[in-house]
Amino acid sequence: FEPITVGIAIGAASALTGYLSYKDLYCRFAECCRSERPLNASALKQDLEEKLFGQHLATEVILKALTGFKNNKNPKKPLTLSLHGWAGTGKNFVSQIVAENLHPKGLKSNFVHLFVSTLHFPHEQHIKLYQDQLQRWIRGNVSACAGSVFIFDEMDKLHPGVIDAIKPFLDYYEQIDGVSYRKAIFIFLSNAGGDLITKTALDFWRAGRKREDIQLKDLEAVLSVGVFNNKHKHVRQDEVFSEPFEICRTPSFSTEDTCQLDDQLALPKRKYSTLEMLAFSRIWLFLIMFLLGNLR
Ligand SMILES: Nc1ncnc2c1ncn2[C@@H]1O[C@H](COP(=O)(O)OP(=O)(O)OP(=O)(O)O)[C@@H](O)[C@H]1O
Repeated sequence: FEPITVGIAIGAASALTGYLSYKDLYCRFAECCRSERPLNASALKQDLEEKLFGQHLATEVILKALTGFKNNKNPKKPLTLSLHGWAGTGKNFVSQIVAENLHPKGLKSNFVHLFVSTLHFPHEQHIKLYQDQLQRWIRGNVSACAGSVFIFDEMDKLHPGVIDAIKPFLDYYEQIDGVSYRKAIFIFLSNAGGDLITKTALDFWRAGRKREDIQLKDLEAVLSVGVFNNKHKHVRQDEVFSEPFEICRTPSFSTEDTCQLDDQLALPKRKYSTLEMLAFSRIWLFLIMFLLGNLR
């Protein structure tokens, strides 16, 4: 062996080992992004099954979407999930579970960003400022961590102008100004359409069918008419998600449950029996999931 070549090889090998162990060591004490780390699907499944009450469809769909997305080394789009339901039905809770399974520190992670419409974007006259700040925030954070997670709560109260600022990041672009958004995850939470799901769930109950019998297709027509084509809503979600999408909704209520009636519940204007009211007051109304990524 030639001494110089051997020397260079040994040098390169030790530099690489040093770098790797330094990174390992660093990540023991500081949070690292690790976008490429595969998702622990069984841990997510266990979390959803044990913590999320009665969400058979949500559990199934979230698992499928996330594992498909994370196993895809070259997604064509970021993953976009949209969860709908009444207040207190578990949308933030699910987002938290998802976030923790992607970044162990969950909502406290530097790579998970939660926006609340009424808190972060309250003033209509500042839309331009919000658009600019939000775009810079997303760009900066995805540059730092490709697998960043962005959660937008109260989407139904979000000004369409702010939604316009998010739209470009959800599309098929390979890069925008040198940054790829394809590994990012956007989660939208909204109360829109809750009443329609309640009604569908109630119809099932009246027909003597179990809530677990409700399938994704049962709500598709109702939702597409009621939510996506509702021109009177502040935010028309079909404007955001104009691509073909897969809709999933997950009524998660078990009839054995004895949840209290929520005053805010806007049930259809008909007199219901106490049993009906109790049974449907806290239904986790539905989950709509838009799989904009290249999922299998
Ligand atoms: N399906 C559920 N399974 C288990 N716990 C739930 C469920 N739904 C709600 N909870 C509990 O209720 C709390 C409040 O729910 P959460 O904040 O997630 O509701 P939300 O749908 O996001 O409400 P909002 O529309 O007001 O933001 C959760 O932190 C959780 O403890």
